[in-house]
Amino acid sequence: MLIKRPWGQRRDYLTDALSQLAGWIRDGDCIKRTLQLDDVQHALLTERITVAADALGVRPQIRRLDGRTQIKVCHEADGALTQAEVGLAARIEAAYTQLTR
Ligand SMILES: C[C@H](O)[C@H](O)[C@H]1CNC2=NC(N)=NC(=O)C2=N1
Repeated sequence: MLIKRPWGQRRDYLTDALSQLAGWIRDGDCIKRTLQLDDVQHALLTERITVAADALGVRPQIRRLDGRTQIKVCHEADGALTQAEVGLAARIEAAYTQLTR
């Protein structure tokens, strides 16, 4: 059951959640992250992200640029970030930590 939050509170929720996600930057209504990965790690991470993204119904934009992996997560419809986007970012962080520790 989705808890109906007044806008102000919801916005705070997202700000709090994002403050836990070190390295993620807000870009308008999206959040983005750049990761230092080699090609093998990039392929593994992309695979894991895809599984999580499908489960959450979120479609991240992933690209490879100058040996770095860039990820951008936006909300499909009206732009407002939801728990799904923030949840995917957290899953991406967990996968990144597993791959690089
Ligand atoms: C067209 C699309 O917005 C771009 O290719 C996306 C892909 N993922 C991205 N990820 C990050 N971190 N920064 C970007 O500017 C970015 N751009």
